Amino acid sequence: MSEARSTAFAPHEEAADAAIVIEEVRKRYGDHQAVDGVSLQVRRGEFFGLLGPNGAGKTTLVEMMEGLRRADSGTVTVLGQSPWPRNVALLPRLGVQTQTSAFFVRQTAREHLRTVAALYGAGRDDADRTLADVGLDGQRDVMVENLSGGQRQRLAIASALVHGPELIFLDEPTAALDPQARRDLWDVLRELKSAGRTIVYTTHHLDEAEALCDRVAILVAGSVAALDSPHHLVSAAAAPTRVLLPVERLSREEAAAMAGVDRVTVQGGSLVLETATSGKVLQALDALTGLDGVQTRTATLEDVYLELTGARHGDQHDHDTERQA
Ligand SMILES: Nc1ncnc2c1ncn2[C@@H]1O[C@H](COP(=O)(O)OP(=O)(O)OP(=O)(O)O)[C@@H](O)[C@H]1O
Repeated sequence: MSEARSTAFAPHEEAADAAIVIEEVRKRYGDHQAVDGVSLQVRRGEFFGLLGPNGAGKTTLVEMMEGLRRADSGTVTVLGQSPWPRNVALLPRLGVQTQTSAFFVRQTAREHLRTVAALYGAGRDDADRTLADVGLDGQRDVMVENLSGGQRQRLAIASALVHGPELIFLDEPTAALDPQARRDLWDVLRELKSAGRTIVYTTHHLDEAEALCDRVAILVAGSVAALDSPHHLVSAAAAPTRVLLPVERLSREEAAAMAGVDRVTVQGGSLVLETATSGKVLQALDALTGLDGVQTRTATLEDVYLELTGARHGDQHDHDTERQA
C-alpha cells in the first residue's frame, strides 16, 4: 500500500478547532492488528467520512472515539476530553447510532423516542420534532417491533439526534433505507451540519461520502491510506475517463484498436472505453460512428477507493480486452 495521500493536517499539529484528535492509535485483537497507528483530526462542524473495506478497522476506531473501547496505545481526545475510561460528562454531548442500536420494542415509535429524550434530559417536543425530521411522523403510533427494517434504522438515527448532541457518530445510517428515504436523510444530515454539528460518518456508499463529506479517511488494514476532501482525492486520482457507447456500435476489437483507448470492457449493455485522452477518443468516435448515445464518465471517489483498496477490476476480468502496450 502506498503512503497515505495528502492530509490537510500534519498528524501532530493539533488544530484549535478540532472536535476529535487521534494520535498514533493502535488496537490489537489477539494476533490481529485491527488499528495500526492511526493519526487524524476531525474539525468542529466538519462532516467527516470514514471509509474502508469490511474489517478495515472503522468500527474499532469509532468505538474508541465513543469511549466504548480502550486503545492499546496512542491518544484519543474527543471535545477536549479523553473518552476512556467511560466519561459520563461527555455522553450528553455525543450522539451515537450503531448497526445494533437497542430499542424499547414494546413501545410505540413516539414513546420510544420520548423515553430516550427523557434519559438525556431532552423534552417531548424534541422527540416529536426529531421523529418528523427522520420521516417517521406517520409511524409514531406503531409499535417498535412492528416497524420495518428501514423505519427502525431511522428511529435509531432519531435516537442519536434527539438530545441535540454536538458530535454525532453514524454507522452506515442509510444501509437499509430505500432511495427516497436515503435522500431525505441526506437533507436531515445537511441541516445538522449547517447547524454546526460535527458528524463522523461510516459508510460503504461512496456516492454518499462524495455528496456529504467535507473530508474522508480511507482506512485499509487498520491504517489511513488517504485523508482529504473527496474533491482533492478525485482530482489527484490517476483514474481514467470512461467513454460509454451502445455495445452494438463497435466491436471490442475495433474499440481496443483506437488511439488513446487503454482498456475496453462490456458493462450492462455498454461498451466502456477507458482513456486518459477522452477528447481524442471522442473525436475519433465521432468520425467512426457519431456521438449519439455516447456518455462520458470522469473519475469518482469510488475509483479512488477501489484503487487504494486494491479491489479495482477485481470481478470484471472475464469481459476485459486489455490493450497490449
Ligand atoms: N471484539 C473483537 N474480537 C476479535 N476481533 C475483532 C473484534 N472486533 C473486531 N475484530 C476484528 O478486527 C478487524 C476490524 O474490525 P472492525 O469491525 O473494526 O472493521 P470495520 O472496518 O468496521 O468492518 P465492517 O465494514 O465490516 O463493519 C476485523 O478483522 C475484525 O474481525
